[in-house]
Amino acid sequence: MRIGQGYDVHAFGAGDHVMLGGVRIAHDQGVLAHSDGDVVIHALCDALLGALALGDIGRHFPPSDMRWRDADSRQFLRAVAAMIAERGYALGNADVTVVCERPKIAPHADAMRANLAADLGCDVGRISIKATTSERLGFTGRGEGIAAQAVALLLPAR
Ligand SMILES: Nc1ccn([C@@H]2O[C@H](COP(=O)(O)O)[C@@H](O)[C@H]2O)c(=O)n1
Ligand SMILES: C[C@@]1(CO)OP(=O)(O)OP(=O)(O)OC[C@H]1O
Repeated sequence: MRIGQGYDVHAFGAGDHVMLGGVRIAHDQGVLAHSDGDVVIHALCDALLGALALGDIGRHFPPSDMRWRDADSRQFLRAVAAMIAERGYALGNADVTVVCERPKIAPHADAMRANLAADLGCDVGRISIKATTSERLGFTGRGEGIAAQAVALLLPAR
């Protein structure tokens, strides 16, 4: 059994949507990022890579690599899923918390869970998405950016 945790932040910038858990959410701002800036998937990838002691997302998909410019972050998660399977593990469960004042996450949580479960090849019941504001405190509270934290447990595949 192996456990990992991940954390990611992106600043808000010009735009009309954010990508979270592979779901496009209409918003009055976008995020500044090399890829699509999906903090849910980036934090989850880091949790899974951490559980495997394989470094972090930037090691596998460097921001200096133009292949990842505006990339759909779901491809990172599918690549990490392959690494998990190659090493003889399967996802036990994963739990992600999104921190932002806006947008509202709850109406989109089940769609995110379905995307993540599809990419990881697991039952949706193994994936949890939660959200909280930071009560207007700090950079998330001022609406300057969005953060996500994730934990993941890997189990031997059989
Ligand atoms: N961006 C967010 C933030 C919160 N929620 C939901 O609202 C609940 C209350 O948030 P508090 O920060 O006041 O505790 C929270 O439990 C979430 O269900 C959300 O959907 N999107
Ligand atoms: C996702 C990657 C891809 O180059 O870039 P960003 O979208 O900037 O995201 P971040 O979480 O800052 O860094 C990780 C990178 O792997």
